[in-house]
Amino acid sequence: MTKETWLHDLRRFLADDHVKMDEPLHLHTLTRMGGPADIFVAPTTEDETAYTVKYAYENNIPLLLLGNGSNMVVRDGGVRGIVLNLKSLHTIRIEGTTVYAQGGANIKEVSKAAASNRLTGLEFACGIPGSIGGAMAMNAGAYGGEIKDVIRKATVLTKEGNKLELSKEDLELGYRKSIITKKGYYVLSAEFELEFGNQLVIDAKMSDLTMQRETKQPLEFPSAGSVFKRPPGNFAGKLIQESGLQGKGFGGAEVSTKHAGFIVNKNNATANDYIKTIEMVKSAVREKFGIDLELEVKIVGEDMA
Ligand SMILES: NC(=O)C1=CN([C@@H]2O[C@H](COP(=O)(O)OP(=O)(O)OC[C@H]3O[C@@H](n4cnc5c(N)ncnc54)[C@H](OP(=O)(O)O)[C@@H]3O)[C@@H](O)[C@H]2O)C=CC1
Ligand SMILES: C=C(O[C@H]1[C@H](O)[C@@H](CO)O[C@H](OP(=O)(O)OP(=O)(O)OC[C@H]2O[C@@H](n3ccc(=O)[nH]c3=O)[C@H](O)[C@@H]2O)[C@@H]1NC(C)=O)C(=O)O
Repeated sequence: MTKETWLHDLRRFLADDHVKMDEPLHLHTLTRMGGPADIFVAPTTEDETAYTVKYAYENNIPLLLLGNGSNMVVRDGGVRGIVLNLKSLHTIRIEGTTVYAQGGANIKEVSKAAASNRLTGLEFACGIPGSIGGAMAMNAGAYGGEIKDVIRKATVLTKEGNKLELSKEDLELGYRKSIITKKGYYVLSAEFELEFGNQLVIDAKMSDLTMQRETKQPLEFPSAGSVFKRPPGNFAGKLIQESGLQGKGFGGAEVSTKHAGFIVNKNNATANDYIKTIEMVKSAVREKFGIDLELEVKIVGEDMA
């Protein structure tokens, strides 16, 4: 089967403008890097999403899920197969202390919506650039809070395209991991249980966390956030800084001078520049500290031919 056939088949069920061929992925990743996807699907309904997942499964076509592209490094040759982007599944609904959000909703928006309904519990997420699905998959956390603290349940699709409801316990949330990544599920929606709080306290916490993030993280440049996980009992940024790597890199990619745990796309970096910089950091930290840094970002796709 060719990508032209996939395009034609998918457009029999999905709206034409929800399925594109050779879509450049640098338009959909926060590093602003990455080559084209053979087929790029942006469904607006859960039915279109399930159809795409089933189609890929039944025809043995590789399927890559892309949320907000905040944690993904796409190689310069792009991605073969189908890239499924849930950004247009972004409904947020609040009833009492329950917050419902679809998988493609931006977690920052969900955090803001909760706060403006006087709900406390999701303030930690006010600056996280990922989607609800990405955040669930990785049990996203920042400033002492994590998804695990507030999640009630999630609805997912299995690899075969069947719907499944998972309770908090079923989700097996740990540091940057969950059953979702383990089994390759796709998050359609999630429900959070929050509490009513004091509006002034909620707003003050959100402002404080936003200020801390803006002061400490290089948000002025495109990046994939923290490139490495925290090694047990340590911090990647600290080890990288102490290895003297800040300001170093390849091409347009550079270890941030503001926060060494970030590699920024400072000047039209290619994914190749970014990945070479990651490798340089890994080997320098291994040499100096004997610690193998584990990637938090996901590197996908193929090198340029
Ligand atoms: N704490 C912070 O400051 C920051 C945190 N992050 C976190 O990184 C994560 C990235 O989110 P996002 O930008 O949307 O993800 P990306 O688009 O970068 O995708 C990365 C991976 O997340 C998984 N994913 C994304 N959407 C879904 C979904 N609907 N269902 C299941 N898995 C999904 C997929 O992994 P797979 O298919 O392998 O399961 C995907 O390959 C979030 O947890 C975000 O909070 C990112 C930057 C900063
Ligand atoms: C940005 C991300 O998430 C971030 C999240 O925003 C922040 C804030 O809570 O805490 C984590 O960063 P982090 O582990 O680097 O935490 P920070 O609080 O920034 O730094 C930890 C420690 O390292 C030190 N540090 C940091 C950067 C640096 O250049 N040098 C240095 O010495 C800091 O002084 C601090 O003592 C998350 N990253 C991981 C891998 O857990 C992301 O996941 O992409």
